[in-house]
Amino acid sequence: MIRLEEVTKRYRSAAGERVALDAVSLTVAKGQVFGVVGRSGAGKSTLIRTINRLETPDAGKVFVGDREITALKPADLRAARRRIGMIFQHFNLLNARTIAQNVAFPLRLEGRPDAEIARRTAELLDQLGLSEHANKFPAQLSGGQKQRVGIARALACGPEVLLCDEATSALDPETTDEILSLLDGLNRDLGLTIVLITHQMEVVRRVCDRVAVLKDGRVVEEGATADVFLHPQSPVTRAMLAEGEGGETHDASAVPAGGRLARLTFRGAATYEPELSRVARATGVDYSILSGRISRIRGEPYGQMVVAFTSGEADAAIAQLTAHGVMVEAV
Ligand SMILES: Nc1ncnc2c1ncn2[C@@H]1O[C@H](COP(=O)(O)OP(=O)(O)OP(=O)(O)O)[C@@H](O)[C@H]1O
Repeated sequence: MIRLEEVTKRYRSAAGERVALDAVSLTVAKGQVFGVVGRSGAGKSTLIRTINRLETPDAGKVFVGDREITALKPADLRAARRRIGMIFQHFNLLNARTIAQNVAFPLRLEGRPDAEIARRTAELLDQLGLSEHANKFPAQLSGGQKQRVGIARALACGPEVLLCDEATSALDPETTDEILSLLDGLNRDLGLTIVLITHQMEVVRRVCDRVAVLKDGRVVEEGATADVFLHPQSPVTRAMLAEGEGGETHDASAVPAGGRLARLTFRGAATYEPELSRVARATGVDYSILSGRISRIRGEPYGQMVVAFTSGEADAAIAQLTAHGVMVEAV
């Protein structure tokens, strides 16, 4: 659906040249929610803005569907952009226009007939729970409501792709949750392909099927969200996970003397099985739990814990856990 091939973008200023994207290649399948995470300055905004050519790469190609966005003439680019909705951290609403006029704006730009604009606008306001605010101005709405207006406007022309540029970064946790549920629903119900950039791993955990981690303009890690969260490979991914609630921390001073440490990962239905106690009974090992959490990654349950096997046949216990589908790693 979306393909970036060796995309490079440099910014030149009085201070010199800065490579914001360095030969980035990515593929986003139709119907996927794809997250791009990274620290400030990693190149996330630049990357997402190359998809609708708000930024033109210095090298490389960008495809959306069967169109090469990087090769389009201005008129064709305008047409292609109607199929690519975008929402922003600070909403970018027209403050002097009403909510209904904001939502209708892209339809007017397209020159749709008045009756169709009125019908489609009413439908979108209803879908996003905004009907009662139709005649208000953006300043009269909360952040979450403003973002819903942004989403309604982005959906007006029936896009295939929705680009979300830090769409929840200006919102409180509860409102973030509400907007993420909305995006999740749009993806599941309409099959909308979504690319979102964020510096919050929690956003990725909630809604993304896949994630790419950017550092200094390069993709340093990419994979299914569950794989990246449960088995992060790059130092920056590990550090970002450790800072969020996805982080695993155990107090090294609490490790029992002679204890053998292992990280156990349970996925899917196995998360709720009493596998560890069964294996302990069968093999006679004792264990201490040093850290643990059960959560969900895009709806799929998982559990991860660090245990110290303190006595008994740890090897036999590990072999049995592995045979029952628990992933065991030495820590
Ligand atoms: N218009 C510009 N002119 C010069 N340099 C720029 C411009 N836009 C971005 N940069 C630089 O390019 C690099 C990547 O910026 P970008 O905004 O894409 O990163 P980001 O990961 O989105 O960061 P943030 O989370 O802080 O927005 C940074 O070093 C930034 O300073």
